[in-house]
Amino acid sequence: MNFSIYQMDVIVANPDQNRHKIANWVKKQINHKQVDTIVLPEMWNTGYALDQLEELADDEGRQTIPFLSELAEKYNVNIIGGSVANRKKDGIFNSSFVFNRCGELIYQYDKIHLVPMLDEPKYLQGGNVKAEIFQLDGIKIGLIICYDLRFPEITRSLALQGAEVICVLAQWPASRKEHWIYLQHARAIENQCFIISANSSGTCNGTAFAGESMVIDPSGKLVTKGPAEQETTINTMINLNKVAETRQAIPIFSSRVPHLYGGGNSDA
Ligand SMILES: O=C(O)CCC(=O)C(=O)O
Repeated sequence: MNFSIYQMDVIVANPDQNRHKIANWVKKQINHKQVDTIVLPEMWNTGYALDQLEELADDEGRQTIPFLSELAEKYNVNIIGGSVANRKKDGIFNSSFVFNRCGELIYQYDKIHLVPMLDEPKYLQGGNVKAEIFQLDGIKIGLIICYDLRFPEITRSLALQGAEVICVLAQWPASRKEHWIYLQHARAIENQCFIISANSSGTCNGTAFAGESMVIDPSGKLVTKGPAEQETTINTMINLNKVAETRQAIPIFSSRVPHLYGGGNSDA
């Protein structure tokens, strides 16, 4: 599967311009390369304009869903749609939407873990539905959003459901770049799956984002990554055989003893 990752410099507090930017970028990718699946970063509609979300958030995905669905269908491409600030009846959530090549919405997820250091709990509601895997072109994929990366339980749960690829959609700050890098390697190694991340670049209200969106293989090896702090596109093709090979070479899923430390049954 060929992935095209948008390490996007999100325009703060301007959903219309960000949609325009994404539409142009998708068109450019499709015209130049064979792309199966597009991956976008976190909160690309508003950026981290948290104190303006009341005014700027989407409503029940009414702007985001048709926008991404039409792009997916028009260009016959899967879209892992990053996330957007999204108002529902219980408040504003950080919601991700996934579309297949026919433009069908096949999965949605609300970021579960809210970031205290950014005051997210003041402005956002945490998701209250379990993260599940979904399939695109027959590949089992899971996704998490930014701060979720710090909680190994959620990626382990996706791996136990059979995820071969876990996408990390983020606006991770440059000030904690080491954590961004090491945690992704750890999640790949411990779950023996590909990690594909889309981080943002640029700044918001004085916070610089880390960039360095990356692809890590199931053995923890870096396949490719973007530059720090600069908008870019990362194109990569992943070989899914690597997942089975790695799980066969070091069979951690059959070595687990979950009754001694918790955790679910394994489909991996
Ligand atoms: O955990 C971190 O250090 C950063 C998390 C974050 O920026 C986010 O979830 O948006």
